[in-house]
Amino acid sequence: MILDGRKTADELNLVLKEKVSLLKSKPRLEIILVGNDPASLSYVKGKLSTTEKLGMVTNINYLDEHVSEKEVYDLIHSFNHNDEVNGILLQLPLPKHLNSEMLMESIDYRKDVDGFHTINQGLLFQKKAGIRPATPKGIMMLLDHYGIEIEGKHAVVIGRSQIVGAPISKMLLDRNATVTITHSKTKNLAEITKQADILIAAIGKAKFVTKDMVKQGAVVIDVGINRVDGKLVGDVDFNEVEPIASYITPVPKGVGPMTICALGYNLYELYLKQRGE
Ligand SMILES: NC(=O)C1=CN([C@@H]2O[C@H](COP(=O)(O)OP(=O)(O)OC[C@H]3O[C@@H](n4cnc5c(N)ncnc54)[C@H](OP(=O)(O)O)[C@@H]3O)[C@@H](O)[C@H]2O)C=CC1
Ligand SMILES: Nc1nc(=O)c2c([nH]1)NC[C@@H]1CN(c3ccc(C(=O)N[C@@H](CCC(=O)O)C(=O)O)cc3)C=[N+]21
Repeated sequence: MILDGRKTADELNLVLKEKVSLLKSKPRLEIILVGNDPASLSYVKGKLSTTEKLGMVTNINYLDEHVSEKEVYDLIHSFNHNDEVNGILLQLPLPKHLNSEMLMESIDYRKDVDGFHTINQGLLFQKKAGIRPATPKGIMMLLDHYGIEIEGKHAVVIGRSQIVGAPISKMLLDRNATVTITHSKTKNLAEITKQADILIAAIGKAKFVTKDMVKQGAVVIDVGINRVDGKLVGDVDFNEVEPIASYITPVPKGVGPMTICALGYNLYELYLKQRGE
């Protein structure tokens, strides 16, 4: 069965829209986009149209690819101190001359809609309330929407990035899955992934996961967004794996729309916290 991220996001967005309509003012997100990478641009535009539909405001700050680090820093600083701004998103990756770690950390963690800030990552790893990274949060929302059981299941995560692999592993662990984290130095990867009841692929390599790596009846979540000959392709070879999976996310219309949905929920949460509601 296909886990329809687009449809699920639409449904959850309706709920959020209702909540947002009850607020005294519109939550506002500032997106900082450096350079004109077409993939980033299309993704940012997607976010823009979704948040606007939900009754929230999104501004995109287009910066030249040669912008200085100080200019980006100053812009973030001004948003940190602007009470009208509820969320700040610095689109990654940044050009090499900019220190993304430093700039991410310069965002006030109370406006960190991505949940990438050290403080928010720390709150996650200490199991305390905080803003959760949007992609893992979106994946959890999708699993829950379809009533997929997590407790006691063996979840195998391919990838250990701060953005996806590490936080999704912790979130699954906190829901009582038994979690195995794998990466580029893992030996006998297929033997491990074949044991997964829930397999999360967050690698960044088109069609990396083939059917010989998947157990019959597994739940397969494909986080990958790869562009091959102008087409979007996931990290899972969908045609091969779909027949043996009990549930599988497609690309597009899988994890992507759920990420944007989770970002909307994060912005709403930030707004409430900032207003003391
Ligand atoms: N749908 C969405 O909303 C989002 C999608 N993405 C997509 O998800 C994918 C992953 O993103 P991200 O986590 O940021 O990527 P990173 O490049 O930061 O991390 C990739 C991970 O995959 C591991 N890896 C690489 N090659 C192999 C291999 N041969 N075998 C096993 N593991 C391997 C790496 O291991 P090691 O640590 O050893 O290097 C690393 O941990 C990308 O396609 C990205 O575009 C990302 C964010 C949001
Ligand atoms: N600070 C920051 N936060 C991010 O969350 C972030 C980021 N930087 N950099 C890039 C990655 C990637 N990412 C995607 C989210 C949604 C889709 C998405 O909705 N994709 C649609 C298709 C869109 C299309 O056709 O281009 C889909 O999968 O159906 C894609 C990619 C968020 N990221």
